[in-house]
Amino acid sequence: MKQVGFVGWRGMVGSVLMQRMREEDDFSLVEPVFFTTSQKGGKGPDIGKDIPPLKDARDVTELKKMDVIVSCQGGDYTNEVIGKLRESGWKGYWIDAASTLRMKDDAVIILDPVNMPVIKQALHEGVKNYIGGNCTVSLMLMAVGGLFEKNMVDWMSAMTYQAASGAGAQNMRELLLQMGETHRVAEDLLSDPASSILDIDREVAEKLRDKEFPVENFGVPLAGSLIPWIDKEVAHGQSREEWKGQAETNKILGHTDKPVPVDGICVRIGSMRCHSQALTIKLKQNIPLDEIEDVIAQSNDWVRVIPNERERTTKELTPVAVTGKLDVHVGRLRKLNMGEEYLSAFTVGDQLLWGAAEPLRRMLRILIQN
Ligand SMILES: NC(=O)C1=CN([C@@H]2O[C@H](COP(=O)(O)OP(=O)(O)OC[C@H]3O[C@@H](n4cnc5c(N)ncnc54)[C@H](OP(=O)(O)O)[C@@H]3O)[C@@H](O)[C@H]2O)C=CC1
Ligand SMILES: N[C@@H](CC(=O)OP(=O)(O)O)C(=O)O
Repeated sequence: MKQVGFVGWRGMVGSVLMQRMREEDDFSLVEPVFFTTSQKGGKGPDIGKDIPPLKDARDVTELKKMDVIVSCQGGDYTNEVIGKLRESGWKGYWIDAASTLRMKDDAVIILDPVNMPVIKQALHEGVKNYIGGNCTVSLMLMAVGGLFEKNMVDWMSAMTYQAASGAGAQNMRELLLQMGETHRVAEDLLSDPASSILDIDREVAEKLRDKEFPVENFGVPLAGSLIPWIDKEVAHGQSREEWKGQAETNKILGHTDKPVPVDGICVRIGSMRCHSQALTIKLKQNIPLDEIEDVIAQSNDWVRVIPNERERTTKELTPVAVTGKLDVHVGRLRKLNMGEEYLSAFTVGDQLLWGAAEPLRRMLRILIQN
């Protein structure tokens, strides 16, 4: 049995990974060893079998004993450890949720329902670093990757509606705090049916702009608002999250010479853990809508095409409908006024599942079965 080290297992992404591995009985297939950056000697997670006490996640001698290491600890940890580990002669597989190594030549971005041939080729060539993709990119490809695979896409624009979870656990808490504060200030007026909606709105707006409003993590209010910028600026007014759209999509697909242009605006909104995206896709040719729907529906086992009807859309194409599920929903499929080659789509997926933990879990399975 392969010795598999887990780092970052108690964080938000790591906890979802542990949950999925228990559900799929993955722990019966490996000899797991749990690491920590803060609680050496402590107790690891309940995985239904005995495990040794937690080991120090910075101890290269212990890490070196692993055949595979799965890290959900974050980019700083990866930066700190991976170089030392490789320099020590470690030849094991490194599976990581952090973006640090994603675009390196000796790393593959993993999303096996979309790029299994790329992963297989990399394994054959001896690549040792397998990195989960950016959540927005992975969820977009789980939704419409079939169109890319069939070489139907000329270019794509993604306008995103990204959940608080993408910014971290503290941000999810802060969103709820903000919602609570917003409600609290309007509570009395709300309970009076005769109160003016403009009075309620004024109270809420004043609260949102109050210097005491809880914004330590987001920097600004998200509840009752939105934030049209995610991550740092890269260049020319494009954010890093927006830059990843084209860079990671093409790397995942293995398009090295002629990248498909992908760009758009990434926006944080007040949903908990589901990212949504409005896509405009310029097709290479006029393809009938029913054919497009078939290509999408058949591209993997998790994509669900929601008919472009009001009732179905408002019930099934939302974060509320999708949260906590592996299914990735895609709908609002129609040709735009710009012409028959212009397709619109709207997609929603859980960013902690296919957007973070699930590709890592499945990569570990691929390695075990290899
Ligand atoms: N959030 C997201 O949506 C995505 C995140 N990622 C990547 O995954 C990395 C980890 O993200 P995320 O899971 O959000 O990070 P978390 O902040 O939830 O967890 C990271 C680490 O913080 C330590 N920690 C300290 N206090 C606590 C506590 N009270 N509860 C749990 N853990 C605690 C743990 O390490 P220890 O046990 O060693 O103390 C834990 O492994 C990110 O840096 C990013 O690179 C990738 C895709 C999406
Ligand atoms: N940046 C993403 C979350 C994330 O962690 O992305 P990445 O794995 O590319 O750093 C978001 O804010 O929604």
